[in-house]
Amino acid sequence: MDSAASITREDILKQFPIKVELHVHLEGAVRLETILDLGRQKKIDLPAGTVDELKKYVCVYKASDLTKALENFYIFGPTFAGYHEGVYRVAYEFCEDAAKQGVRYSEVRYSPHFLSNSLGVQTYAASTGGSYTPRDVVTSVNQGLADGGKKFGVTVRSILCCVRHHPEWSYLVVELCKEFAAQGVVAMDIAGPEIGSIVTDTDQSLHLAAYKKANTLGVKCIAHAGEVGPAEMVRMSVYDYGARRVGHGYRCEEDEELFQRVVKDGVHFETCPISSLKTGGAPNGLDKHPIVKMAKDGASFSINSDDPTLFDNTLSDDYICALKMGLTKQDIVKSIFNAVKASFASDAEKQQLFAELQAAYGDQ
Ligand SMILES: O=c1[nH]cnc2c1ncn2[C@@H]1O[C@H](CO)[C@@H](O)[C@H]1O
Repeated sequence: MDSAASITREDILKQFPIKVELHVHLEGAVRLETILDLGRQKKIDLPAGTVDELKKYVCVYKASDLTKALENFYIFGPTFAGYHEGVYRVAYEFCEDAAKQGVRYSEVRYSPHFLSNSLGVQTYAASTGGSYTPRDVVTSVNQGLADGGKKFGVTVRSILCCVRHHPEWSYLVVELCKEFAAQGVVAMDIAGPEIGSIVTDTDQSLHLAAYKKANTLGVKCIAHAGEVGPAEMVRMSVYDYGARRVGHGYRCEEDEELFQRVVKDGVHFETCPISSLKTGGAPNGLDKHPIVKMAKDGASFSINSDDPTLFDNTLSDDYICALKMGLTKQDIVKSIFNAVKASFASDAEKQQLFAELQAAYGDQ
């Protein structure tokens, strides 16, 4: 195996030809070319007219903080949010890009609210008073993923996100998860700024009530937690919200007892190496990266790209980053098997995926 320092994207595609991705945001996985193209068509003001120039405004290269990084969505979101053709195209192209990374099965997440324009409040759309509702958004994404999945030979399911600073949206997210379960919507998540966004007990209780309802209805629950927020967020997500997977989860390790409990309870960590270096999620660099401890302590984790538009990364780059932390090829193969186990694919799909992984990597 080449040393991690010199390994290329092409090497990764050869060494890890089959991948499974569980944590990637649809709004954060839009081609810059598509942003420019749709921007021209819809006459949306963008700060630059070429891909290289646009990167300077859209991508986060230096370590920043999560809340600041998330603001960039408002720069490029208006090109595709708020109308069927934009949302459909992003979902369709997502499938092609996933297939190019060797992804066979993916669960892509998004906020139906942020992509709508009917709510009278600011979303990513250019207008706030249109007629494209969160329900319409889900229909567009489902069509794009179904058509793209078929065309490019990849299975892509979706996860609907509540948004931390919009607790009033959460209940509809539960309803949409239930309504569209047969069209590939597999779970509910909560995303957005983890620190400072929940200010009142009422906000908190709205999210909690939505998660309780989801659990009652049999909607599977996951949550972003411990990305930049404290270990307590992980405790709350797993044991109060009923999340069986945690997005990021790095800071859980600050509470050793909790971390060991969560590992023992089989909770899966959806890690995003490159993102973690840009959002403040992993401030201590590569050698002391929380994923290293996850691997050492036998936690179930997967490797994911999070927001390729924002971080100018591909999934292969995240695999390279994991190798640079000192993870072995074996650790990474195991993480792909664990991703299948933690996925919301059907049992038959999981068997099929395991068979493909065994053919590529041998028995685990
Ligand atoms: O790394 C992240 N942490 C928390 N929230 C995020 C991250 N990346 C994107 N989003 C937020 O999740 C919403 C639904 O997909 C996105 O619109 C964005 O606001």
